[in-house]
Amino acid sequence: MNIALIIAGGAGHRMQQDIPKQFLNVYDKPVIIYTLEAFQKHPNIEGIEVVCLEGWHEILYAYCKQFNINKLENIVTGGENGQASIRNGINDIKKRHSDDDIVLIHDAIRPMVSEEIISDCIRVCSAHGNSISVIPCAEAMLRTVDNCSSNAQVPRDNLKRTQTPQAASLGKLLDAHKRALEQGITNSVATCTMFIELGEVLYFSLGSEKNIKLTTPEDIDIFKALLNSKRDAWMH
Ligand SMILES: Nc1ccn([C@@H]2O[C@H](COP(=O)(O)OP(=O)(O)OP(=O)(O)O)[C@@H](O)[C@H]2O)c(=O)n1
Ligand SMILES: C[C@](O)(CO)[C@H](O)COP(=O)(O)O
Repeated sequence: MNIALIIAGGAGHRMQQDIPKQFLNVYDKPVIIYTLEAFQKHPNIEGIEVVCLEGWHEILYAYCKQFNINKLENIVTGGENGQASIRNGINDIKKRHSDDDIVLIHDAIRPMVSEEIISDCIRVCSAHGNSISVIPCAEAMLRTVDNCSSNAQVPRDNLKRTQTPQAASLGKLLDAHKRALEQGITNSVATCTMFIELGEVLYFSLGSEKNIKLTTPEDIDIFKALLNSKRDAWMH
């Protein structure tokens, strides 16, 4: 069984809006609903868990009802960082699911995730035990120490840009989070960074430039353009 764990426990400070970015309305639909719909529609996702910011649970339940997100199993509260939020999510998922089930962890604010990306995440995880959605670096990469100059490049073929979804079996995730706490690893932003800190080898799955992470106000303009081009493609 494949379960989506959507993490929406962040406050979205860099978006500089009055409400958290996952609840911003874009063309009359909250960002998080675009994300949830991608997993709702995927034929191989059987359940959805959301880790949500305190105070927004009831609003999210209402949106899920309005937009027919009927794979939703539960909503729990986030923690002080990504690692803590994911830990809260998997500790709740384990009440209903077995260690062998695959959990795909995905940012609530990556609303353009596609069926192909989700399918490849499941495929690679089933083959290798984990999967991390990545894209290549398309630009020359420079290293800096002072943030205003550089005298060194990093070969871009040796670099990958990470996205979500990121997946592993529930049992592996529970064990990794337990080991992380035992080793004093408490502030990892993502599953991939925590796994690397634990010395795990990670396996790459499909990502896309279109699988945009909504971080700053300009990302909303890019998201709208992507939605418009998708709608135009449907109409032709
Ligand atoms: N304590 C946290 C922090 C982040 N997230 C989630 O992790 C994803 C990626 O994080 P990011 O874009 O950094 O979100 P925020 O922390 O909300 O943004 P900011 O750093 O600008 O406040 C988002 O879906 C966010 O809701 C979470 O579940 N719990
Ligand atoms: C998990 C992530 O989306 C992978 O690209 C990213 O690391 C999260 O971003 P943050 O801004 O560091 O929380």
